[in-house]
Amino acid sequence: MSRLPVGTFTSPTTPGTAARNVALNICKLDLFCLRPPQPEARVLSVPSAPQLLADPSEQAPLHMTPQGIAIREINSGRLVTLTREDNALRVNFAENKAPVDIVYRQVVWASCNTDNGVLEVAYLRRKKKVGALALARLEGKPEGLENTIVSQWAENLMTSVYEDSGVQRRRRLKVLVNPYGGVKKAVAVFVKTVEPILRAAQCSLDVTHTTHNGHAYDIAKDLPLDFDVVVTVSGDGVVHEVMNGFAHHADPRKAFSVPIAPIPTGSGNALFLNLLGHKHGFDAAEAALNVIKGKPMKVDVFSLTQDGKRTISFMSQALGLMADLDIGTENLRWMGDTRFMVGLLRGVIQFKSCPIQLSYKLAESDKVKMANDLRARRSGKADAPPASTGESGPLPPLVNLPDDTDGWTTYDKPILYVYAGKGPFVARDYMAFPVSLPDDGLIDVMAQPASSRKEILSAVGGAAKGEGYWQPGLHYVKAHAYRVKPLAPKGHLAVDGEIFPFQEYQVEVHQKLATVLSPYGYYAADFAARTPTAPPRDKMRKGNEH
Ligand SMILES: Nc1ncnc2c1ncn2[C@@H]1O[C@H](COP(=O)(O)OP(=O)(O)OP(=O)(O)O)[C@@H](O)[C@H]1O
Repeated sequence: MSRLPVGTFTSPTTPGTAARNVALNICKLDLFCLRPPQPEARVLSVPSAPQLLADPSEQAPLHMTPQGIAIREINSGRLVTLTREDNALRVNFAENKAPVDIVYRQVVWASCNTDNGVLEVAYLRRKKKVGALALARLEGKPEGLENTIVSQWAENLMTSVYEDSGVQRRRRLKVLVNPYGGVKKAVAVFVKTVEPILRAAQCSLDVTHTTHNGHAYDIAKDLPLDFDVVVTVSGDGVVHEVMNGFAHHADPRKAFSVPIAPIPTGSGNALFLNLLGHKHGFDAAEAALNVIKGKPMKVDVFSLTQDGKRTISFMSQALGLMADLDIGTENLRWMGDTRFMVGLLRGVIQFKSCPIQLSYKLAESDKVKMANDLRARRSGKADAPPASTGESGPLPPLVNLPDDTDGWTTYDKPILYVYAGKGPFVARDYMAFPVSLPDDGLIDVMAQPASSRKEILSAVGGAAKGEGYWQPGLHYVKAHAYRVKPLAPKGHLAVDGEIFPFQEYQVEVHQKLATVLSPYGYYAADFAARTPTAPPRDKMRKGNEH
């Protein structure tokens, strides 16, 4: 998945913007120039932003311009210049080195200590192009500048990186850390990587280490709703619990409007993958940045009704081979999410059909149209459906009765698996629902007929890119609701990766009920634009040559 462009959200004009503009105008009058440049002073070049003049050898005249400021770093003693560009903070560490641009999204704090005049700037930076983000801090004293002026510069930068980007600073976070999820690294990841970043951004943290199954559910059920975000340092299991806790909250709708932001430390981290992608692996620093700077994105969730009991599912329901993949690979946890691919290969070799009847309330079955709709939404040509109204209130009522048959379609071929859900990725190696949209009010349902082992195996290679979607044999529809009736007593059902009884159930969609934090406003999965009718590449090239 290639990194998607940052900054796709509109930036409202805020009072902070006005304040900054006033400051800029004052600066134009050169009121901030404390000493005129000496005739012999060399120019310290700041490429494309030549506002800053200084003589580093004399440590003398420093000039602050509207965008730029120079500081003497406390630790190294070197002179560093900081310049505000349109969308980035330009940091120039040395005269003979290329400057580094830190996009505003990655700047998390700037302030001036008015007691000692030290300017502090905290930001995230990737040391290698493909490496993880890491927290960096610059601390230094601007020479010859009054503290109030430096404070104003820092505040202007803060306004650019927060309010001008539509993000509230100092978010109040409820953090749930599951010490036992995945390979049991959640506490270490939180303490070493995540917490320092959240604290650098001056977020307030209320941290709970979950002690048992159901603990996250209890906390979410009674959550005070003045938190800005629920951060889950876990896998998808804890997210499932939080959503179900919200469903039983005194004010379910309001609880669901508190965004959830995942830090991936479980063995299944599909929510993280769908929000952040996997170009940089399970980058906990990237996930922490999303906690600080992500924008609320409304997502659909499902009600699964089984034996009169209603459960919220946010990700998937799996039967047959796809459930075995989860439930049947518990002993391979040490592999991380690679265990799912091993389970898939094992299931294909066994090739057991799943004894169920599948019915659904169809919304769309044309694969090309579904792929085009996805592209239209991503390119902004199709509007997002309106957000649900009213933030307070009970859970939406169920509208599909279990014995409704009007408008329902039954799929009656022998089935190897049924997989239904929301969000393209279910694991790093598997984009199961490539045309899934966060808020279309529909669930993507696929049924694999037990026809050809070869066809399924041929799709495994392209599974990470969602290529299995185009397999002609794969039955893939979008539905308003669906139901499953077991035709034999034994089988597996996994809901959001958790084991459920293999009994009749029905699922329906609640459009835009839940909220997550996203950097992009859409799922971070790149699904290839090809269609089944497109000519092979080499033929196209030959055709173009004539
Ligand atoms: N202290 C604890 N001891 C045992 N289980 C716990 C504890 N805290 C939470 N859990 C349970 O761990 C389960 C898995 O959590 P998590 O979301 O972190 O990872 P996962 O990827 O879904 O699953 P896993 O990594 O366990 O395969 C959740 O269902 C949760 O209830």
